[in-house]
Amino acid sequence: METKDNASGAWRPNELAAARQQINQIDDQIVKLLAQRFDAVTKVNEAKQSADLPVMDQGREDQVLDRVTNKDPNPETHVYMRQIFETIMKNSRDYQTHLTNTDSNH
Ligand SMILES: O=C(O)C(=O)C[C@]1(C(=O)O)C=C[C@@H](O)C=C1
Repeated sequence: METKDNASGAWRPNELAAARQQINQIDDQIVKLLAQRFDAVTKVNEAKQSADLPVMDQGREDQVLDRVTNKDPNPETHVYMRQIFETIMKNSRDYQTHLTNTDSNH
């Protein structure tokens, strides 16, 4: 994205607002996609419960982390991308534990 700073190097308020609006739009997409991911997680959880498999699968998590990190075009943000997906999967595991605890079949 092009820089929009003035002579003193500070961003103009309208440019700040525009950049924040762009972030809001991206956040909206992220929420939609994460909702879809949580939905897919419920299906994985059902399959794992039927097969009596544990929620945690470190091998799969390592695979996910390597896969998504390699998709990030900016090497400088790889470490942050990795941390974001570690957090996503931690919450996925917490959600699965919640699903198991509230499962009407147990
Ligand atoms: O793939 C699985 O087995 C899942 O439970 C999904 C998921 C994920 O959110 O990607 C979550 C927990 C596991 O440790 C691995 C991956």
